[in-house]
Amino acid sequence: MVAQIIDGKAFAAKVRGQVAQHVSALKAQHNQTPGLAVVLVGEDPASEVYVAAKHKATVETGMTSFEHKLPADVSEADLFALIDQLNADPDVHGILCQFPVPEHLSERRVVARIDPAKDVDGLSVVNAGLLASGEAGLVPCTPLGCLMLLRDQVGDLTGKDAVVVGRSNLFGKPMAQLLLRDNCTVTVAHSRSNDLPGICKRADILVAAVGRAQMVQGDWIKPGATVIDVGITRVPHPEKPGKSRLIGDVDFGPASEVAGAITPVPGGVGPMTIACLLANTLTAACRAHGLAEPQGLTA
Ligand SMILES: Nc1nc(=O)c2c([nH]1)NC[C@@H]1CN(c3ccc(C(=O)N[C@@H](CCC(=O)O)C(=O)O)cc3)C=[N+]21
Repeated sequence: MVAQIIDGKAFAAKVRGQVAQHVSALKAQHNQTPGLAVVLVGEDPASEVYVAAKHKATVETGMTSFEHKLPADVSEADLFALIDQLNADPDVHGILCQFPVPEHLSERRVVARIDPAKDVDGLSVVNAGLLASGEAGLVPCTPLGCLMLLRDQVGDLTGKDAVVVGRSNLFGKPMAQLLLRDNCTVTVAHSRSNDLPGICKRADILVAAVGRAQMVQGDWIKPGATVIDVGITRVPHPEKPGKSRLIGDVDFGPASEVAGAITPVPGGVGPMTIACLLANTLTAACRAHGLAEPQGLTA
């Protein structure tokens, strides 16, 4: 079997188009423009690239982008003062602090400082709790993007055996909650699970977020399964010196001979993350103004 390649880039463009339509209606009918503030601490080159991509996508969908760059040695007090100011700003509906932050800061404390209603990363304890309780909060962008791809690819997920490899607060746990909400039978496996290949092999839906390049082998995959690869490891380019390329957590070549459908890296989950950040910002703006939430752009 040769797997269908799931085009995350094209799907993300479609989602961004839907967001843009809602944004223009919001402006025309309610004179409101959703705003996203991105905070970058320090000068990590990879983070600079991501933040620039987020800024571009935000502006392209008609939303306002606020960028705040702080020096790597900024104190927690000064960072919190900025977050407090953004929390209080009615033009800012979403706040994201790019990770990783420098060693002397705590990601957990930074996220806790952001108003949960503006936490468009969906990483706060409040939003994690709302998701676990089946209530409306803001859902982390990468799991939300994977859910959208899965619903589009598979249709109704009810009764499917889903295996999530990885148990992070950022991805694995919220992904498992979303799959459970869509009536999958969910297994959360991780690097210390016994018989990881055997667990994966049971999955109709396999979501790999182990954080180890090409760890999931072709013979770990049930024939016909839908495979979502969340890994992004940057490695030196094999042919072009000085350049890098991205590889996923799945050994793509062999896996694509067994799976029914599979996301590539790059061009799979990554672009969906940014599209869902925009969707979350729109959702937060609609809620802030007491308006109906956009259909199809939330979990
Ligand atoms: N507070 C916070 N929220 C985040 O959501 C967050 C973060 N910090 N820190 C870093 C990670 C990483 N991340 C990605 C977003 C888009 C792509 C993406 O679009 N990737 C493209 C390729 C991009 C390339 O070629 O470099 C793809 O996979 O096709 C990847 C990774 C968001 N992150």
